[in-house]
Formats: sequence, C-alpha cells, structure tokens
Amino acid sequence: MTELLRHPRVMNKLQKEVRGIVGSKTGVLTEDDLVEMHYLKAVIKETLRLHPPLPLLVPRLSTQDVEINGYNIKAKTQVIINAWHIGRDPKVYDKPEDFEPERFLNSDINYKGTDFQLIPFGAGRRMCPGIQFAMAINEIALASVVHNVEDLDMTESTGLTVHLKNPLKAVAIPYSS
Ligand code: HEM
Repeated sequence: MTELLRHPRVMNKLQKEVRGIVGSKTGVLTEDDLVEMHYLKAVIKETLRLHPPLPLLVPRLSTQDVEINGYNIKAKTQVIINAWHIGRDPKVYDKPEDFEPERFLNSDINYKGTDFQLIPFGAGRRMCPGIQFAMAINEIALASVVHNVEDLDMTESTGLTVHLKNPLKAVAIPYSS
C-alpha cells in the first residue's frame, strides 16, 4: 500500500483493472476473480522484489567443500543469501530502484524458486511451503482494498475563490533531512 500511495499512476491503473473485472459486485472477492488480474500480480511481484519480507532468507550450512563462481566454500560454513540485494541487481533489472510493475507484465520471471533473480520465498527444498496460501491471501486482500478505496475527491466548490468541496484528509509530517 505504501508503494501504491507513493505511485498514484500505478494505483489508478490497478484500480481500473480490479474494478473492470469485479464490476459492481459486493461482498467477498474469490480466487476466481483474480484469474485475469495480471497487473495486480505484477504489482505484488514488484513489491516482493523491492521489499522481500525475509531479506536474508533463512541461513544455510554447506554440507561439503564446494566452489561457486570462483569462491571456495568450506563444508559447514554458514551461508546467507541476500535476496533483497538480488532483487535490486542492475545487471538483471533496468532502473532497479524504481517501482515499475510493468517490468513483470511480459516476463516469465516468477517467485516460485526457479528464477534466482526473484526469490522472496527462497529456493530449493527448504523454500517457503506457504507460498500458494500467502499469494492467494495477498492477492485477495490487495484486490479487495483497492476495489473499495475511494478516489481522492477533487470536487470543487463554486464561489469567488476555489477550494475543495469536501476537505482533504491528509496528515502533514514535518520534514527532517
Ligand atoms: C508473503 C508471505 C511470505 C513470505 C515472503 C515468506 C517467505 C519465506 C522465506 C524466504 C522462507 C525461507 C526460505 C529459504 O530460506 O529458502 C520461508 C520459510 C517458511 N515459510 Fe514462508 N513466507 C511467507 C508466508 C508463509 C505462510 C503464509 C506460511 C504458512 C502458512 C509460511 C510458512 C513457512 C515455513 C514453515 C517455512 C520454513 C520452511 C523450511 O524451513 O523447510 N510462510 N518463508
């Protein structure tokens, strides 16, 4: 939600997709509603790329001496994988610091543990077993929220000076550098 609020263009595009598919249906969304929500899935992928909730995954212990990319790793070495940094690798992602869900729209990159450039759920035999459940919940929750969130009301009053008809509700926080 933070990235969506920071990027109104993405929020508007996502709301358009969700509202276009859900229409005026009320009540709880189901997994069937999500099938055609490609942009929603790209938004969640992009969020997990930039903000993996477990940025260093779960540490591993090497079972034998091994050489990887010229590095000799001794048996019983604790290995920590920086998924956060992998998701921001400029060799893989164009403008990696930007929140651009479109990068995943025509891409086969997935988070299921086979594409090592996107591993918010880890990879291998100890990767997250809750992946399906987590993604179903994430998708339904996000779709439900953006479907129902009101757009900013830009209705203006009439009069000598122009102001908003309904007051803007926003909290200004003092800037500190
Ligand atoms: C967005 C939500 C979630 C994320 C990003 C996430 C991420 C992860 C990651 C990175 C790991 C370590 C994988 C590795 O080191 O290769 C992990 C392990 C695990 N996750 Fe999740 N997880 C999520 C939700 C869930 C849910 C909903 C459940 C259960 C219903 C779950 C259950 C587990 C379990 C049991 C492990 C340990 C697996 C093992 O060590 O064999 N996770 N998760």
